[in-house]
Amino acid sequence: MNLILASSSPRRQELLRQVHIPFTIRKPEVDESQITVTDPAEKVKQLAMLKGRDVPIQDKDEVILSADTVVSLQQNIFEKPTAKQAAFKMIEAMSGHKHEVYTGVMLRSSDQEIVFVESTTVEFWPLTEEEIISYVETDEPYDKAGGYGIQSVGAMFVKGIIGDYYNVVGLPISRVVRELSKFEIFPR
Ligand SMILES: Cc1cn([C@H]2C[C@H](O)[C@@H](COP(=O)(O)OP(=O)(O)OP(=O)(O)O)O2)c(=O)[nH]c1=O
Repeated sequence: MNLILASSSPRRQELLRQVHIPFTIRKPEVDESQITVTDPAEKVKQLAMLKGRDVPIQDKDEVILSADTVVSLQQNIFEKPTAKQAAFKMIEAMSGHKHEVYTGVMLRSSDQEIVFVESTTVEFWPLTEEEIISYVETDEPYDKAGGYGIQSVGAMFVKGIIGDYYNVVGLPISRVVRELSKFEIFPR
């Protein structure tokens, strides 16, 4: 079988490479604003399905992998911040608190579909205004849900996590590998 990654995310590509799963990229082009549900787990599931179904299956040996990640704090969903002020507000809101990171994943072949959601709890230290301002001045927040990257400079905000670290980075890779085995694709 051939794994097709329906994603532009460099992190998702790196995580597949890390565990030696060969893949090719076929990018989806979807309007994510059409998914308006307010429950974060349901939202990432629907967004993963929207991306996965946008990419055509060209051969019955193919499995399409798509995913979506959001941050959830109380009743708010944080996606990628579009401006400095939005990034500041997200990080300020997470300062000194725990939040959830949800990733929805879809695996799809011509005869089988698997959709699941993983969640990880992340706790931030109380942060100073100066720390947040200097962070949002960098490029790091703007292509990441919640406006931070746990794998980069954002690591210094993190007091602890419960759950799969790789889920925060955008793909719960160990669960993905296990679900892929149901399609008879194994890591090399
Ligand atoms: C919280 C967090 C998110 N992220 C990233 C993972 C995802 O790539 C991104 C959330 O955006 P997504 O919309 O899930 O994905 P994407 O736009 O990067 O890629 P595509 O839709 O093409 O698959 O945030 C980190 O890299 N580190 C973090 O600590």
